[in-house]
Amino acid sequence: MASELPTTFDKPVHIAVIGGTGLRSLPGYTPLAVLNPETPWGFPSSPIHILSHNGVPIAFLARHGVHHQFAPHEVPVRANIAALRHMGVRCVIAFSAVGSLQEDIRPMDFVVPDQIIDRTKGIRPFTFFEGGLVGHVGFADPFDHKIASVVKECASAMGGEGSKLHEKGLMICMEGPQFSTRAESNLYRTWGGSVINMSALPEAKLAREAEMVYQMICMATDYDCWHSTEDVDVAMVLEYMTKNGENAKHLVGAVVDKLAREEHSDMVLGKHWEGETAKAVKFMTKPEGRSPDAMKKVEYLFPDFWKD
Ligand SMILES: CSC[C@H]1O[C@H](OP(=O)(O)O)[C@H](O)[C@@H]1O
Ligand SMILES: Nc1ncnc2[nH]cnc12
Repeated sequence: MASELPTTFDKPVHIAVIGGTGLRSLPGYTPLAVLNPETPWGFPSSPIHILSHNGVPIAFLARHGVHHQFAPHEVPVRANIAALRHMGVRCVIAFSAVGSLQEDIRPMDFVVPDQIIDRTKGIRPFTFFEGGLVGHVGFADPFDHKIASVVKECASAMGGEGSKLHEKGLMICMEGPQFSTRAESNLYRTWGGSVINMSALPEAKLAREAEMVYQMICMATDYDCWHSTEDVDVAMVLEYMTKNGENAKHLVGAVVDKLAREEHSDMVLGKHWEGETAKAVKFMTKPEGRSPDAMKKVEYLFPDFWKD
């Protein structure tokens, strides 16, 4: 029972899994602790479960809350990313239930996207740097190709009847919570879209600002509304997510086993992103213009940020 678990954990946790629709827990892993830290941006969407996989601790967070009570635009994404970063996480594997925009991406297939088009509507808080501090981090490649390679190497762990892992794809992240119109769905297909969801952004942007290695793994649940089959609805998504859950669990196990290897230690610690945010922020707002409150919030993410 979660309530009997320790509420603190004093060993480093570098890897996190964010579960989305239909993936509110990771059964089969040994629970070690459950944490609920308050961040300068509020509480995360769910308590963070520390689980052990073959001796490696991983953090698990349910994006939409324990009861799926947060709509995509209500998810406290800044608190989620900040809480994970603050506890030592540098490497995030984020799962998402997605609609397929391509015939060959069938429900139950997985996709490791490499690009995103932002179709959110500017109503979600999307940066850590505001209110007296400006930062512009690079986002040309929204996902991390290093961890993407590891995920692809683990494709055989999925083992589900005929489900395939597609090694790249263009994700459309829409606003929601309503699904797309048929015209929108067809438009995204002309753009070359592979899959569509409502949750990749601002999660991927905030993870980049926090210098974290971030890769989303998409699990197809439907053909949205462009296909000759039935239009997407919630029942369809949940039915396929029940089937996708097993594959997700196997894939996580294989990915964490690989990440635990010595050869990946720098990548898991996000060494290749270190210092990028400092460059993006410190060169912008001159010291005289910086708000003490905004500076303090940044220290929650990067304790030594202002030391030099
Ligand atoms: C219930 S379908 C729409 C919902 O499903 C996806 O959630 P997540 O990405 O968290 O798995 C999609 O993004 C929408 O939030
Ligand atoms: N068709 C769809 N559109 C947006 N998000 C989704 N998540 C699952 N299916 C989806």
